[in-house]
Amino acid sequence: MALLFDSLVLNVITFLTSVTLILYLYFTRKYKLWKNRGIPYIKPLPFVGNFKDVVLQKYGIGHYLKIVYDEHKDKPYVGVFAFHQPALVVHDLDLIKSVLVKNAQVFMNHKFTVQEATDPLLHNNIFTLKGQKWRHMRTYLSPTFTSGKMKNMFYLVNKCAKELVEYVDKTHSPTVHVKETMARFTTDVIASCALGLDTGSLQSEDPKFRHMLRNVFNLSPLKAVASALAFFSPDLLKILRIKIIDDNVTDFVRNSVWETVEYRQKNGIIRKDFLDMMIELRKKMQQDPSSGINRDTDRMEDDFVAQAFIFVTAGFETSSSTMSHALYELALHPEMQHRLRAEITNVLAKHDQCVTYEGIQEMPYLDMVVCETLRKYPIVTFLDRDTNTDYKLPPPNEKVMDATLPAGAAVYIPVLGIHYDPKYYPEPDNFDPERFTEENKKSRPNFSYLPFGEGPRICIGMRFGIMQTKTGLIHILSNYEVSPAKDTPIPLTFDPKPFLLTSLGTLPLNFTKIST
Ligand code: HEM
Repeated sequence: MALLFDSLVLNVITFLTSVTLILYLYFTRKYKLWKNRGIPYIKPLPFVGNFKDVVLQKYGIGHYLKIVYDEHKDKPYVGVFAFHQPALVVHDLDLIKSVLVKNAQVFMNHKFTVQEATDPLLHNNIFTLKGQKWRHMRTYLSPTFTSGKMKNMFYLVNKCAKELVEYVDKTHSPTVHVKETMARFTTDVIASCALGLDTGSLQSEDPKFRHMLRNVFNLSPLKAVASALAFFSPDLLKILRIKIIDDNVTDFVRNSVWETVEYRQKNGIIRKDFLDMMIELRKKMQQDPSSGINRDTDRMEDDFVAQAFIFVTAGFETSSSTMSHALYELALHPEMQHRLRAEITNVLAKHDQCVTYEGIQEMPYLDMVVCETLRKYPIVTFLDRDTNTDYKLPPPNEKVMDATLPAGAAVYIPVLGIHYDPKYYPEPDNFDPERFTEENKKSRPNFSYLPFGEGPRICIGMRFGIMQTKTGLIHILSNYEVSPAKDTPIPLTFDPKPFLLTSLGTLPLNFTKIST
């Protein structure tokens, strides 16, 4: 019996050792790549490569890339390993321009990849689509985001901003939790514009749709790892088959979109919002054999729903966090808040006390405040690209004349690192909207400001994001004086888990009604 037990233990040990050895060899097989090519690199650890602290959730990805940038910014780029995959962190602004714009055909795709079987709406949306499919979708969707279309939708955004003020009015406490409040505002805006839904997040105590979206972003540790793998090691995610978006969220979005489409078609309703435009696009896509879009009906329907899904997910938290960060900085800098309110008051006086699309364009200081907010708090802290074909890099130093980036390597652009480089932004921890006067903007090199990315993959919803952020801020600041509350965290600290820059805990600020 003891002999049998010993042999069983021996077999288990042999098996585990072999598996560990195979995994070790698999994970480390490319670890010599940068060294062999003479490219400066950071020494990897087995299995995790250079991402130990990201896996242990000590830092978010953008913060980790900032550390790499800070330590190696004397080099134009540095090689790292995202688990077993080689990746290049690019520091040099000319090379960033080559990646994002000049040679965008080589770097057309995001590395981010999920499987259609596990996450259909994440797989089929424009952010994740690759190659020709992405190109077609981008061409189809771009006319949806022109300034004319923004102007048409402004009335929906403005309506929600008025409800935002009513909501704060009803909070019979001077302390407002701005993160949650701004998220309710942008949730209502985006649900209204992208899904045609009146979600009432600013009216209900316990809004269902807000809960649903919160689930998309409040990732469990397992889902946080899965979404990191989607960026850094999609092939590993494919093997592990972890779902990032819960089925109930996918079903809810699918059902909401189809119910609204049907209702509008039956009742001839036109709202000039994203959904209307997408209904038109869907007809065109169905008729266009060259669209590259799935022609099998069910899957094509998901192609359509997936775009509504990405508008909702990419469109609400990015803007609500930007609003929260702007209000936070304005609370800490009353002189800036005062100057901004004076600008808003003047422009509103010229427009019959109404917030208008045209009036917003007449507020340069508001623009400077929003730009500086996105400099100090870039919600998307890094950009990623995949390398389609081998790419010749400029030599990293005089000793290496021929450095080639291999096809399949990821390229990361450390936006947070660049936005905090004192070479471009002296005293980067200071909030200073003056950095964004026309003159100061011109004095900085191109590609040193990347909150919306750049090139053909630049954020398609940039105009909409800016419009909803500014509209909400105007309504709040013309009604309330904002100041730090007893529990306002100073400085802010950031949650290492989510992919988007998110401060830890709640963000309470005091709102004092301005008497008119
Ligand atoms: C303050 C608000 C926002 C910020 C900071 C932001 C930032 C970004 C960034 C950095 C990217 C990646 C760009 C690149 O890789 O070069 C992106 C892509 C994207 N954003 Fe935004 N975004 C915002 C608002 C919005 C809104 C309101 C929408 C939709 C209504 C939206 C939809 C998208 C989509 C669909 C993509 C993928 C585009 C593509 O790959 O072709 N974003 N965004």
